[in-house]
Order: sequence, then structure tokens, then C-alpha cells
Amino acid sequence: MAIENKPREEFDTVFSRNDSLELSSHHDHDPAHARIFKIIVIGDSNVGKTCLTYRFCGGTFLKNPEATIGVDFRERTVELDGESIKLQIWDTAGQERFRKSMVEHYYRSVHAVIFVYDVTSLSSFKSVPEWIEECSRHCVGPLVPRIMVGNKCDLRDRREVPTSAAQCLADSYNFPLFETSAKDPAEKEHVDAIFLTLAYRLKSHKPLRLKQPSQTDVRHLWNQKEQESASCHC
Ligand SMILES: Nc1nc2c(ncn2[C@@H]2O[C@H](COP(=O)(O)OP(=O)(O)OP(=O)(O)O)[C@@H](O)[C@H]2O)c(=O)[nH]1
Ligand SMILES: [Mg+2]
Repeated sequence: MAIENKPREEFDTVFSRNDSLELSSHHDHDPAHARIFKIIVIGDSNVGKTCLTYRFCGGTFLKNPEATIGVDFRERTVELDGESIKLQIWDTAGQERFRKSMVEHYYRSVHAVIFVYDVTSLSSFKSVPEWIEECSRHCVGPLVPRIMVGNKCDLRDRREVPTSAAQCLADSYNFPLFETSAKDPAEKEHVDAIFLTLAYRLKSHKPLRLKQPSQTDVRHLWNQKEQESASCHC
């Protein structure tokens, strides 16, 4: 992927979307006191983290995604039992070179974690324990809900990770397991269910209004992202 060719407008859209979190009063549909939860999506490169988050927030399958650099923010407000809950989703980079300077930001004040692997890639599944370890190393507490997701279930003939093996791993960590496809439109509600499961758990866990990311945090990430894009010559 030619990083230099990644359209600048894409970043601007992402970041202006995030900036708008600061200006929640500008969104009529968004009650001023809506609680915000930060969910990070973690896993090897190419497993479909961007497509899954796009499916949930944008409603469609994102064709021709580029590798994520640093982080892309997406958000969706859901109504749960009459309460608006804003899910701020951090779509992280799977490639080490695009994530290494961001890792601390990923885990800071996170409310839930989604570990994604690709059911057609055994190696991405074998990486899951490493991602879980990274998460623990960053002091993410045991009460922070975690979910495991096997993506690309539409590629039935290419499956390398049996459900039984995935279930076994998920059980060993006591995580729920979802297998789904960001691509298959018939799986749309299943993708929603992943995020809504977390939203329900978070809703009951956290009685307080949560702090929104500051403009400074966002600008800091934006600057880092620009630097990484500029220094990458692949
Ligand atoms: N068949 C199929 N392809 C998918 C699915 N989800 C994603 N893909 C494809 O998998 C490739 C990688 O998708 P991305 O969403 O960019 O992967 P990623 O995990 O965000 O990758 P990084 O940003 O590099 O960490 C793309 O070619 C997508 O079209 C799916 O559910 N089914
Ligand atoms: Mg991505």
C-alpha cells in the first residue's frame, strides 16, 4: 500500500468526526449527557478490523480499505432502554510500524476491547494470546469487558480456524466468542450484536458520565499520525 497516496481528506474526515465529540451540543440527536464509551479493536493486520468497525458505524462493507495508520476513529450512538450511549470506536493499526507510537493511547481509559482474528488465517488466530497479553501489560483491568471475534466467515472454503478451537480459546479467557463477516450483508445484525453486547455490559457497569477525549489528545494523535505518514516510504 502506498501510504503517501492515502487521501488526506480521509484523515480529515476521521479527525473532524472525532473533534465533533468535543461539540456534542452541536448534535441535536445527541443528549448533552450521553455517556461515551471507548472501545478498541485490536488484532493482526488484514483481519478486517476496519471493515468490521465500518460495517457497524457506516452500515456498509468498505471496499478496498487501506492499512490503518495509527488509529481511525468511528462512532455510533445507540439507544439502550431509552438511554443514548455513544460508542467511540478506535480502529487500531495491526501493523507494528503503524501502531508502535500509539499503543499507550489505545489502552488509556479504555472501556472495552475487541480482539479480532481472521477465520481463514491460522496465524492471526495464534496471535490472539499475544494481543491479550499486550492488553494486560497496559494495565487494562479485569472488569473491562473483552470479546473475541472471528471475521471473514463468508469465505467458507478457506476456513483455517475451526469454531471448536476458537471457542476453546475464548472459554480459557472467559470471553464471549462471535464469528461473523463484515462483508456478508446477511451478517449485518450479527456485527451489530457484537458492539451492542459490549454496550449493554458497559451500560450496567458504569454509573458515571465519562470524560470525553480532549482537543489536545486528538491533536496530539493527529500530529503523530501525520509524522508517521510522512516518514513512511513504502
Ligand atoms: N471476504 C471477506 N473479506 C474481508 C472481510 N473483512 C475484511 N475483508 C478484507 O480483508 C482485507 C483487510 O481488511 P481491513 O479491514 O483493512 O483489515 P484491518 O484488520 O483493518 O488491517 P490493518 O488496518 O492493516 O490492521 C481487505 O481486503 C478487506 O476487503 C470479510 O468479512 N470477508
Ligand atoms: Mg485497518
